[in-house]
Amino acid sequence: MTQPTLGTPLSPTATRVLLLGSGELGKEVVIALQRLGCEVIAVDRYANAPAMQVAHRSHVISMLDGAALRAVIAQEKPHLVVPEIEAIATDTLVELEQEGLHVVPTARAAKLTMNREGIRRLAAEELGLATSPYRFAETEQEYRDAVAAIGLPCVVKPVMSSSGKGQSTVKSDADIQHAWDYAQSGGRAGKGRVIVEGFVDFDYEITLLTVRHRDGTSYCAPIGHRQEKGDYRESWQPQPMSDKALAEAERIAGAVTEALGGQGIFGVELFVKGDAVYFSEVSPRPHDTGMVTLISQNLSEFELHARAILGLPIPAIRQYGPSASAVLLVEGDSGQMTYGNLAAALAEPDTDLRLFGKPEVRGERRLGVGLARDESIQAAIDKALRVAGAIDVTL
Ligand SMILES: Nc1ncnc2c1ncn2[C@@H]1O[C@H](COP(=O)(O)OP(=O)(O)OP(=O)(O)O)[C@@H](O)[C@H]1O
Ligand SMILES: NCC(=O)N[C@@H]1O[C@H](COP(=O)([O-])[O-])[C@@H](O)[C@H]1O
Ligand SMILES: [Mg+2]
Repeated sequence: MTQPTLGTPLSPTATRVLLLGSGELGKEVVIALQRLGCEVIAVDRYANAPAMQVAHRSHVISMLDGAALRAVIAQEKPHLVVPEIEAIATDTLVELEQEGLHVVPTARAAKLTMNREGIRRLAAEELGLATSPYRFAETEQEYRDAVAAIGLPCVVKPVMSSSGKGQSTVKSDADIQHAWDYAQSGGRAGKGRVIVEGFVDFDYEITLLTVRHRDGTSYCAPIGHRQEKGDYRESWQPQPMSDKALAEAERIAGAVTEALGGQGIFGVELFVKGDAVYFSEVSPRPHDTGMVTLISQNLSEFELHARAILGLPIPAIRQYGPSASAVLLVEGDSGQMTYGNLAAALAEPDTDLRLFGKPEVRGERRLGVGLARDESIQAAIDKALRVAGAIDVTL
């Protein structure tokens, strides 16, 4: 097998990696890549994004603009292009890949997962995996027909959105209009198509971090999480599961990630009821609920991603026992936040904190994450909540 080589940053031998998206997840990927001596270029739609603050340089462009994307890639000539969010001109990535660009994990994976329709049809219709019942709708009438066909309760989401943006659960007829209006206004790429999914009454949900690397596929211990309004609040690892459910979760994650191909980490989102496992969606990149691995593993999901995409080995992933993350979610309007009471936040043993350094908050935004390990999952969650909860954010 080939031996990867890495160059000297900012010299002609540099191994250049360009990130498309520069949020909190990208920031940790940049740090992991920098530690291995890569030259990193961060791109996002706004200046001073978290990953830009730790990259060698950055560019501000609309990543949904194919021409702008092509121009920045032509200018930087990266060896690797690493999508960090869904909302990217993925057709341009597919073209550039055909011209020889290396897109992580593959341009097709970025394209299929950018749109819920692409990944859902692949998983349910091509791979035959169990999912919620679903229908897609383009117009309000199609949407109403879809809700009638799926039945209540159901979950409505823009086909292009993440972190719960534009997502709502329709519990009664009275919610139908609002869910449509919200999906039309809340999607990241504007108005349009929605997915209507039957509500899965799961016992718990997990993210199964799956890493495809030079020597095969490895699975992290399952991560449990709690979501509110389609966005995660706490995550923990390991989520206790029956052997049968875990085996099924790994089988599904193996099948989906193999179909997407390439190398890198994937966050496979699954719903579990008894021993039955349903595929929900997958991120072909680090996952927000996977931030718990910053304290729970010898190699975090970000380090695993960096190793995998650089062609480096991952001989073992060590899990350190019950661990949790809790988000620091802030609501308001400011471009000069301060973070106080930090000594109290980090007073307990086996805790840690990430403050993302986001330049502003307009409405609700995740600005940090509390991390903890303890004797039990519940104790770790409670401790992570104390870390995040102690922080005094002044807007
Ligand atoms: N069909 C469903 N049945 C029950 N709960 C659901 C369903 N779809 C979504 N949810 C709940 O909403 C959460 C967010 O949904 P989903 O992952 O599809 O949204 P998202 O916007 O892609 O979020 P992210 O980008 O954070 O992954 C899920 O983790 C789950 O808790
Ligand atoms: N669920 C997806 C997710 O967590 N993505 C992470 O959030 C950032 C956007 O944050 P912002 O909306 O605060 O700019 C993204 O760049 C990524 O790091
Ligand atoms: Mg999700």
